[in-house]
Formats: sequence, C-alpha cells, structure tokens
Amino acid sequence: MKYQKLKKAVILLADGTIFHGKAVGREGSAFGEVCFNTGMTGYQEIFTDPSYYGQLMVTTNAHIGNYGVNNEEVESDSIKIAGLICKNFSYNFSRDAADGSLEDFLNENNLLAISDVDTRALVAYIRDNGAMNAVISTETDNIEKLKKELANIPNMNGLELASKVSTKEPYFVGDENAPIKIAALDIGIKKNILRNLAKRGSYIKVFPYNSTFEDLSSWNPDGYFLSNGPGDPEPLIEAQEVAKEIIKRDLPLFGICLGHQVIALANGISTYKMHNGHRGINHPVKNLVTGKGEITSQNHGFAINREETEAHDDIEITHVHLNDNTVAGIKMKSKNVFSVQYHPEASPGPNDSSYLFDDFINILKNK
Ligand SMILES: NC(=O)CC[C@H](N)C(=O)O
Repeated sequence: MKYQKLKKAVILLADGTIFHGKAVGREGSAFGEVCFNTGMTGYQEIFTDPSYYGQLMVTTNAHIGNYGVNNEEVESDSIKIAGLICKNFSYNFSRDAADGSLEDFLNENNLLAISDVDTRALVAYIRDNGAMNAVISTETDNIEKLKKELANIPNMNGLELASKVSTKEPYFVGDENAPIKIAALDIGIKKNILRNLAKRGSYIKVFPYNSTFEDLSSWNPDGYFLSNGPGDPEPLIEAQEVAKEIIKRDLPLFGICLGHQVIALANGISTYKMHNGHRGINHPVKNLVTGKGEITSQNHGFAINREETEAHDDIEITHVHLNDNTVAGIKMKSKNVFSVQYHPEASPGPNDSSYLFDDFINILKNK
C-alpha cells in the first residue's frame, strides 16, 4: 500500500520546536511563515489564494483531499501556498463534480505537502506562541542544516510580496459592453472578487501592482478597486500612492483585505502584524451600522490600528471582528471610499456580507 511507503517528514519551527509527519508527494524542503486555516471546506480555494503566498498552511480540518479538485474552484492559476501541513490526506476522493485528485494537483504544482501531523497540537502551539517562520522537510536527518537555512528566511513583517503574484500585463474581465467600468489594482487578486464584480454588471481592467494612478485613470473607469494580496501592506508605497490620488480626486474606491490596509495607510493610519492572524470561513464580524452579526471569510495576518482609526476625523469604523475587536471595515465619511478586512460572500445565507459588492456597484451606477 502506498501509505506504508510514505517518507518521514518534519516541521521545524523557528524557535526550534519539531513536529513530525509524512511526505504526501514530492520530497525536499519548503520554507515560509506557518499559519493555520480553520475552514471545514474550501481547501482548493485556500491553496490557490495569492494572499497566502509565502505561507506554510496548516489545515485544521481532519480530512484534506476527500472531495478532490475541480478546475473552477481556483482563486488563481496555480497553488500559492509555500507548503501544506495536514492530518489525514485522502488519496481517494469522491465527488461528482471533481476533475481530479488533490494528490495530482499538488504534484502538478510541485507542492511539498506533509500529512499525519498532530495538527491540533501544532495549531495550539502556534496560537499560543504566535505566527513564526518554519520549514517542512523530508531531510529528517539534517536538522542542523535546516536550522541554518531557516534562519535566513525573511520575516513576514516588512515583506513586500505583491510583486511576486501580480499580473505582468493588464487584462480584462467581464462583458465589455457592461454599463460600469472598474479599474482594479492587482496586488494579489482572487478570482472570486473579479467574478463578484463582473456578475453585477461591470467590466474590469486589472492592472499590475506597480501601475500609477495615471495608468488606471487613463482607461476612464467609473470606480477603482484595491485587491487582497500577500505580505505586509506597509512597503506597498506605489499602491498607497494610487489610493492617495484616488482619494484626493474624490473618486469611488473599494478595497478588500490588503487593499483595505493600503487605504488605511493612505489615510495615515498605521498597520501592525498580529500575534496570529484570522484565517477561516466562519469569522464573526459585527456590522456597527446595522448592529447585526455577519459570518465572514478571513485571511489576514496584519490589521489596521484601531485607536488611530477612531481618532481620524474623516473615517468611521463600520465593522469590527467580534472575537478581538480588531477593525474589520472602514468608510471615509466625506467620500465614496470604503473597505473591509475580509472577503465578502463567505458563507451564503442570511448573514452573507456580499451586499458590500452591491453597495459599491450602486455607488458607481448613481455616479
Ligand atoms: N487576504 C489578504 O489580502 C491579506 C492581507 C495581508 N497580506 C495580511 O496578511 O494581513
């Protein structure tokens, strides 16, 4: 049986702690910041989300791979996580809509994945000790070498990663005859955001991360969008400049995740790296405008400073994360500029937050 032939693997954390597992596919080593996602489903969307670039993903759901992969359920054209750490890896899958196995998908993307890890213990450890760099490796006999290599991996704090995942050339999404045109700055955009904008009747031009405001505005869009993406928002000076120019000219702007952080920075509000981020599809947020709770999909390791946001004359906090009171959404009082830290349309249902896409489209329609 294949299972019995699996090679041993280790997870070595930057503080020297070691966990054990088995290699699912290829052998070798993979480095990154270790973080965990609590979603019970949606592994393919997680693995292909550009916001996870450079991160080793621990999935807390006990079974990964059991429903295979489907060509439509990707957030970008390739796997973006640096490596996968899971409990039970399913080599068999069962689902009518599957196009193939997760094992093949990981191998096609040359991703190092390890299974049979005590993920409960690992998650509890990271939860208590904070996000940190780690290496997963099948070189189990050479821990000292791995330690040296791990010491050279940059910290996520201060790391610019948008340039690694952004499109090189502009491209278009949606119906070119749609009534609304949106210029989107790709600092790591997920396909689902583009789908959500396009299905509400807009035509989107997606620009590379280092485009200028003039590049975007020369297309004459009705509004502007700043995407999600990986890494620290602080070094994204060009994107902050674009946001400043849009705000200065009083043009409509919507931002999600990394884009939300960039909008805050453009307004002089600082960002910080959280002890542990929020990663999962069931995170409770309170909408301070309606007073209602919403279930949201979150994936972030940085957040915007709450005191500075509260002290800002022209910014109102619209959403807060219920568990720890971090800012989850803001709006500029005098402008059509707003953003959220999470991905709207997480869990379709009564508390779905996808109305944010409608709000943005309505602003552009009534412009
Ligand atoms: N989903 C995102 O866009 C993440 C934003 C940023 N990279 C963070 O970790 O906070």
